[in-house]
Amino acid sequence: MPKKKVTAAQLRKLDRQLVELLNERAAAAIANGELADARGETAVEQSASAVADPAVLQFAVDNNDGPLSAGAIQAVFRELLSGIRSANQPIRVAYLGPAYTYSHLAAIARFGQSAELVAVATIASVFDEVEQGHAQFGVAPIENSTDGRVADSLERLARMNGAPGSAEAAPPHVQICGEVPLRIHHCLLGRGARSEIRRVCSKPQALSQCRNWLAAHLPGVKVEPASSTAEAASLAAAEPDTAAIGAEQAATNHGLSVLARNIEDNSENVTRFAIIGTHASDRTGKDKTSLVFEAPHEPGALADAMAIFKRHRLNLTWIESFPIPGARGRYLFFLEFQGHPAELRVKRAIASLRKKALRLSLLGSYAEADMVG
Ligand SMILES: O=C(O)C(=O)C[C@]1(C(=O)O)C=C[C@@H](O)C=C1
Repeated sequence: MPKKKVTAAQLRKLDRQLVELLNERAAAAIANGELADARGETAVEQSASAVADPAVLQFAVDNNDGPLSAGAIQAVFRELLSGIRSANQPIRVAYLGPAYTYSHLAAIARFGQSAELVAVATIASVFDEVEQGHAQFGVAPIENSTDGRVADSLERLARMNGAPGSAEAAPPHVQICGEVPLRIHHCLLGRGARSEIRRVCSKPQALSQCRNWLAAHLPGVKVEPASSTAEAASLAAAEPDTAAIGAEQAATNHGLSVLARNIEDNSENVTRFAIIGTHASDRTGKDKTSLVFEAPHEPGALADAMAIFKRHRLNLTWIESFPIPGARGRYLFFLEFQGHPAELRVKRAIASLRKKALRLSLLGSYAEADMVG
């Protein structure tokens, strides 16, 4: 489709709209006590979650009547808000590094480039950084549409706030306060030709998401795990017979060639990241709530628990069973449903489930986010 030219008048109009939108949002945020007013009496810190909220971006998109696309408006606003937020108070966000992992891309999508994005070596360290107060937010993958759960994250979520299965409870304020569903398009990255590849490295999740492609296109080539896709890219940069599976941005960062694109087995490959933080997110009207519980080990216990959600007309969006560490045969269930505890039926459903469950812990409520990418 030929691209439409944007006229100078349209650009001026857009500029006016952006300024109006920002002023309107800032006035609302000050009224809600989310942003410091002129005398700086309210906690600027709280603005971190307020302006990082996808609802703000949605507000900008809803009020946009051209000429830019919704995606372009979101990108502009994300960076504007990121800049404003950093000018007020820098935000530290921990992610699984090194640079240009998908976790990094999810962090950029949510917080913008002006945030201080801190690479850590493991998913456990992402949680540690937030729990120990070194970062306000953490970005952790929790599930993938092809490969299922990300056990390292669920293991930590299961331990949050004295949740069932917790060996030592984390500080009680850590919770899921947002999500980023990121479309994942994997590339094969390397220094040499495809025919020279003897080894393919990546995070096991990425290898699994491309296993049919690997079997069909690189049969017999050794497949080895790496701590992240970007770490795999650095291994490929060091060895000409090694290729990595990762994001195109990781190739650019390491001077690698993209040897094949879109090698994921499922073209609708999406990883959902949880934003871990210490502030509860207010109700937006389009929210989700996550919890984890243990059902009694008896016939019909799980069906009874599910019936609560049917009774309260709450739509489940995620359910995952997870073995309780050190307790053979016992399982935790992660649940996510549409709704916010500020709604009566959500409050009632949680109270009913609490009565039936052996243990239950709320993991957080947050605005449902649109797909990124
Ligand atoms: O290694 C990365 O790039 C990550 O951000 C981790 C991770 C994951 O563990 O699920 C995130 C998204 C992709 O599904 C593959 C890998």
